[in-house]
Amino acid sequence: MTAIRTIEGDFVTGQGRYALVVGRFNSFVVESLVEGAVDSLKRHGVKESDITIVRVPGAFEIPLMVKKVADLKKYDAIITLGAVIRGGTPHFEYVAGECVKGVGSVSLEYGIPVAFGVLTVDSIEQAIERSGTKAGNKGAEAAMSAYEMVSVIKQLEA
Ligand SMILES: Nc1c(NC[C@H](O)[C@H](O)[C@H](O)CO)[nH]c(=O)[nH]c1=O
Ligand SMILES: CC(=O)[C@@H](O)COP(=O)(O)O
Repeated sequence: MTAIRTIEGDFVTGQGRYALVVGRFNSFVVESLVEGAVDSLKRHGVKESDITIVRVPGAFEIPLMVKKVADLKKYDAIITLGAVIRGGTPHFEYVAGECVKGVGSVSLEYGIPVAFGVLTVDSIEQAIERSGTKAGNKGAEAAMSAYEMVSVIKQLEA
């Protein structure tokens, strides 16, 4: 009987070229997400010269920049980082909604892994908890998701 072939991410084949598209808004937490993402990639063997950081004003601008970056066909994966923190108006819904919709759309349109590391939280405390304190670092998690996808795709296409 032919053995079942299983493809899953490993800690070797995820090396590649990564672009981080970063919304600067709420930079006091976003920069911790960037630090977590870069640290995770480097700990898994990604060279600093293979990491590019592109900063945009806020989460609403992330999808267009992800499309521009994907258009270059120079990267194996894109990691989006930002922090959308609910305020006193419905603005949160529109910014967060357009960001996640646009990011997912570009990923499918270009066939490139785009990890979603944009915090969508109700308070500054929640943002701080998810950017390197008691609830982990969503930037690091997004980077590892991208790394795993690069690894799986490379193995699938080998
Ligand atoms: N309130 C937040 C924003 N708002 C700014 C928008 O992202 C955008 O830059 C502006 O509407 C101009 O087009 N952005 C975040 O990333 N996080 C927020 O909490
Ligand atoms: C996510 C936002 O746009 C939000 O931070 C803006 O705050 P507000 O809704 O009070 O204007």
